[in-house]
Amino acid sequence: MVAKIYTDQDANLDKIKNKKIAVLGYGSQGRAWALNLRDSGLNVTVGLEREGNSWKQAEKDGFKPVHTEEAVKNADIVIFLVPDMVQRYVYLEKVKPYLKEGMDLVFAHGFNIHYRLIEPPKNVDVYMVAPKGPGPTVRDFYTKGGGVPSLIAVHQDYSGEAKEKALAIAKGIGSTRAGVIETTFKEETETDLFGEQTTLVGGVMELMRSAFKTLVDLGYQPEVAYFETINEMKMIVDIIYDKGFSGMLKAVSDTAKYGGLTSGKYEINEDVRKRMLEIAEKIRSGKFAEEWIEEYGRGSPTIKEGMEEVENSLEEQTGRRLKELIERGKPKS
Ligand SMILES: NC(=O)C1=CN([C@@H]2O[C@H](COP(=O)(O)OP(=O)(O)OC[C@H]3O[C@@H](n4cnc5c(N)ncnc54)[C@H](O)[C@@H]3O)[C@@H](O)[C@H]2O)C=CC1
Ligand SMILES: CC(=O)[C@](C)(O)C(=O)O
Ligand SMILES: [Mg+2]
Ligand SMILES: [Mg+2]
Repeated sequence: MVAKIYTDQDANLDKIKNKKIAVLGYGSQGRAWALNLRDSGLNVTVGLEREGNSWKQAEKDGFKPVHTEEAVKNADIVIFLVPDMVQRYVYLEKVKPYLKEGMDLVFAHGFNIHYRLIEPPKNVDVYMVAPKGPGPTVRDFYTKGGGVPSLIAVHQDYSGEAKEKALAIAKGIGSTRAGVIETTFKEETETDLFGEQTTLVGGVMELMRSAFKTLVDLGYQPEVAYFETINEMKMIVDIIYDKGFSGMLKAVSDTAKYGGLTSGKYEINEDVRKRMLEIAEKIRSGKFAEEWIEEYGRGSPTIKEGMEEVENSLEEQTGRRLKELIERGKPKS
């Protein structure tokens, strides 16, 4: 079956026009959602834990942020845009005590509901609008008249209107300008984690780093390796984004076509797919969630070490050295 695609005419902002929306968190997604929803004419309050950097940024953007409980007490719709590992605490300490019948709890990713870290009472709506793109892009596309596609899902429909409201939020952040597809919390959570681990974040980065290291270990200049295995990736991905794989294949030389079509399959083989399946199983069984919660509980040492290793790597040093050159070459309009 082909998925139904919802666009602007399938979504009605009136469903949430008179509701008070609390956006909790002002980071990557929080800032984008708060600004887009406000620009779409909706009533947005930013709720934050502390008067720190996010608070200052929200004020700079013309919001009057309030503390989380205050935002929640006055809200009809509460949107969780604090980090996944913080949502359970925020729910238990700052949302649950002030829950009112008929309130809406909205998520941008299904993690906390799917893995049962948050278990809301029966008399509220629980739904999701999950942008399939980074927060700054959600804002950038919206201001330029476009939108990043989103998935919507309904976990609990107390009002009977949860799906309409999810579509309205999706419209408010610009997603229906592109298109929105309905999913479940389970499907969104598992595919989102799989995507960021195997491809978007983990896979692409390590593929590029492995190719870079192979060339440098063979004695080639790091700058040449950087241009080849890291910098040019954007240009190739941009063509895939516009014209698909076949469009990309048409844009490269026949030599690259032949080499790519043969060596690509040799490199990314059955063994790699077996590992992808293992990663999917770890996500589906809940083992990855367990491991991540444990890591977070220990102060995220693996993230700290990993970030440091990346920042100090030869490829990053080379990238920093080439930064000026790369900036000079960027299109000017
Ligand atoms: N980053 C992205 O582009 C995407 C994120 N999502 C989802 O959106 C939700 C929000 O994620 P991000 O925007 O990445 O979060 P983030 O890490 O950028 O934002 C954090 C916000 O929460 C606040 N915060 C951080 N630590 C806190 C703590 N201990 N207690 C209270 N507040 C704290 C920060 O001050 C900031 O305002 C998550 O559910 C994530 O999975 C979904 C799609 C893409
Ligand atoms: C940006 C996005 O969609 C990710 C990779 O899933 C995330 O930041 O969690
Ligand atoms: Mg994600
Ligand atoms: Mg994602």
